[in-house]
Amino acid sequence: MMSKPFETVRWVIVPAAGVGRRMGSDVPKQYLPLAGRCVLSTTLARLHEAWPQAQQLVCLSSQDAYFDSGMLPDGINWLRIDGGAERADSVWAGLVALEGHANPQDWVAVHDVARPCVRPQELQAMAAALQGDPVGGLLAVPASDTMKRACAGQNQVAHTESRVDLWHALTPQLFRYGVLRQAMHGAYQRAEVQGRSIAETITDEASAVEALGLSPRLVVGRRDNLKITHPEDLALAEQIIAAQQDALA
Ligand SMILES: Nc1ccn([C@@H]2O[C@H](COP(=O)(O)OP(=O)(O)OP(=O)(O)O)[C@@H](O)[C@H]2O)c(=O)n1
Ligand SMILES: C[C@](O)(CO)[C@H](O)COP(=O)(O)O
Repeated sequence: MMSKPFETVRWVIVPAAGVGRRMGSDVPKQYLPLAGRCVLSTTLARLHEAWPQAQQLVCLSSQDAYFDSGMLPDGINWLRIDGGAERADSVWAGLVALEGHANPQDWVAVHDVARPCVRPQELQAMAAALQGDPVGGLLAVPASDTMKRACAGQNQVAHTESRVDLWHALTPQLFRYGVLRQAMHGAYQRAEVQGRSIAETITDEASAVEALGLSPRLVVGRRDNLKITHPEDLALAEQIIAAQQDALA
């Protein structure tokens, strides 16, 4: 019997148009130094190492005064995209740019620039795990702490949530282009009907896909694939990358 050819990841959308408000630094967090280069440089290099044939659509703010093409890995096939006001808007801009280029069955990965610790091997294993899947999935880790639901807007416990079957959603989120395009389009339509912003409606691609009635696969990721969000995360990312390099030495 003939085995099906491996479906490689052809497109990678990298939302990198955030301002890093919670980081509180003068420079957007993607340009802060990390392990001898900047966060953006580290993330793009890891994506390129995993998927060298893919085109990376790097979504930057049109006001971005920090980006320099010297931050890109050698040999990368990339395209600069103007990001939007919210993360979802930046991802949508990437999907629109792929119209007429991507086929509905193509794999499109979306990976936050703010997650520089993801390992190339983890990216490749994820793509392998999703081979043949008609929808796609996301890297995620099962919740391991006891989960508390607070009283609305207060630092007061309302009750304890069961953590059974509860997962933390990470990126990459890897979907068929046609599915993701339709899901995001639907999310914008719903937000409009409900009079809510897109950021209030979805916080990741999987939630848009779920709203189509589909069930994205949860691919077990690593806990060290942290999103640099708060100031203390940068030192943590530095340590994670050092430990990863030691493990390879
Ligand atoms: N308008 C936006 C907002 C966010 N992002 C990207 O989405 C990812 C996740 O967002 P987050 O960690 O919230 O980044 P920021 O928006 O920069 O941070 P904050 O919410 O603290 O301002 C980041 O890679 C960020 O650059 C984006 O491309 N476009
Ligand atoms: C997509 C994401 O990284 C999954 O954990 C996350 O939802 C982004 O959230 P943010 O509010 O934009 O930080």
